[in-house]
Amino acid sequence: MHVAVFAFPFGSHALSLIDLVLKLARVAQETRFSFFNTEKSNNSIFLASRTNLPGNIKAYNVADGVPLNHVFSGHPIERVELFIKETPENFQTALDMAVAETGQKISCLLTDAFLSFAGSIAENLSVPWIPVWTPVPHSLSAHIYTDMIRQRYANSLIHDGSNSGRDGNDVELEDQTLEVPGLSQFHIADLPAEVLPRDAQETLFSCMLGQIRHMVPKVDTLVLTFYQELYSEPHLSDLKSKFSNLLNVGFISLSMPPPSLPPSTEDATGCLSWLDSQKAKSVAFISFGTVVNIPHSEIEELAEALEVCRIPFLWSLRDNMRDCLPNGFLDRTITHGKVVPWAPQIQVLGHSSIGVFMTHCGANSVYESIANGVPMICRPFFADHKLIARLIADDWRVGVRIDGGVFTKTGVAKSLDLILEREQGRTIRSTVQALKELVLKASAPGGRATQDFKILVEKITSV
Ligand SMILES: O=c1ccn([C@@H]2O[C@H](COP(=O)(O)OP(=O)(O)O[C@H]3O[C@H](CO)[C@@H](O)[C@H](O)[C@H]3O)[C@@H](O)[C@H]2O)c(=O)[nH]1
Repeated sequence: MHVAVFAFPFGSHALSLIDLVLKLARVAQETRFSFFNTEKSNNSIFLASRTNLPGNIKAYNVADGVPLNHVFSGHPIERVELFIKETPENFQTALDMAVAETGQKISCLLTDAFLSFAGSIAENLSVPWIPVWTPVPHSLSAHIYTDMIRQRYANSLIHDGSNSGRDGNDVELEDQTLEVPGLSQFHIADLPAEVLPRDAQETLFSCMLGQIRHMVPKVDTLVLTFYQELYSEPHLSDLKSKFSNLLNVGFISLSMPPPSLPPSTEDATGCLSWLDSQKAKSVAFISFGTVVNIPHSEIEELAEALEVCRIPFLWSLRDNMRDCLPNGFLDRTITHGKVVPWAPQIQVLGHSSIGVFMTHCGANSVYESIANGVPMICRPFFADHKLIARLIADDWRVGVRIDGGVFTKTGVAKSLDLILEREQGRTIRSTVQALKELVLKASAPGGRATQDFKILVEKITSV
């Protein structure tokens, strides 16, 4: 068997996919996995210390669409747009090369579900297409029901006598819950921008995401790095009614030994030894994933709160944002704080000294926090972050949203006090511990996530 894997090379998508492929390749040793991704992303996920890569995985570079001598404008999704412009030809070219090089036809396409063009490639090759959805399944449903959501939103605008799309009435409208199968706990304001475009700005990226809903009739098996146990019943039933094999294989980082991935496993910045010297459940860990740029004013507010509260903190802050810290902050907090450009997050969250995680609500960060039973303080920014923050605060009840939606000195202090000192914080901690036990059980031998993973292995090895 020769499985072609197509990665979406932005955010932590490719990382989630390679972790799944690593786990598959270790079990399906007779199957060849060709991993197609841009050179830049391949370089970062196949760093030198992934020494024990199974021999049945090989990475191939696909063109990233960036013209020679291109000068970037600084627009946050410029790279994404250039890459999408280059698809699907870049993947097709690399795929042909891999087939020629190995002399082995493709037997199955396992791809990031964002890359919906893979459906046509699989059809042309007459092989199954198995998309993998790495964000939370709730954002998948929001994409599946985009037409219904837009229609209802438009009707509500008419009903409210508003046609501007962005006036006083909209504030209330945004607070309305979604009357959409499986998503009734969410509010309109939680939706990713491309589902309900408020300023009607179409990009290649939003068009690509707009295609996701068309995969429903074409796909038989869908893989999610999620747990059956974490859905609400109506949501799970609704998705199961759409895909005959809905495989919830669990958080990959939990069900396998930590991938041999620097920098996540290397402690170059000394975080773990610093944590060793802190009291149990006392430290606030702060990290905002790989894409978010926090507004400078919020970095200042957050820093001021950390300085005043004197709560021990470990802050993963990219070097280009360090200049936004108040003057002298690092010196004044040296006794109780540590700021690093990158932390071994999975191990940090697993450390007994961590009391709370301040997060942007990226899916992987949240999965890692749940897997380690750590309560969260949420400051969602874009994409699926607000959906996830709603799940954390109102559904799973394993954290709180930051007061007022943005970091302010008083809001940060209040949330830290609530989680670390108050009764409500203790309740949240025991709830997240219970959730941790639930996912550990599902990932153990015989657990539901383990069973779904086995089905996936059978599917790709027997096509
Ligand atoms: O100092 C750090 C900071 C981050 N990480 C790792 O980086 C990953 C970050 O992933 P995630 O929390 O998902 O954040 P993003 O990279 O920002 O996530 C993108 O991809 C996610 C999954 O599709 C989406 O939920 C988000 O909206 C999108 O921004 C996690 O595995 C972290 O452990 C570290 O190891 N060390």
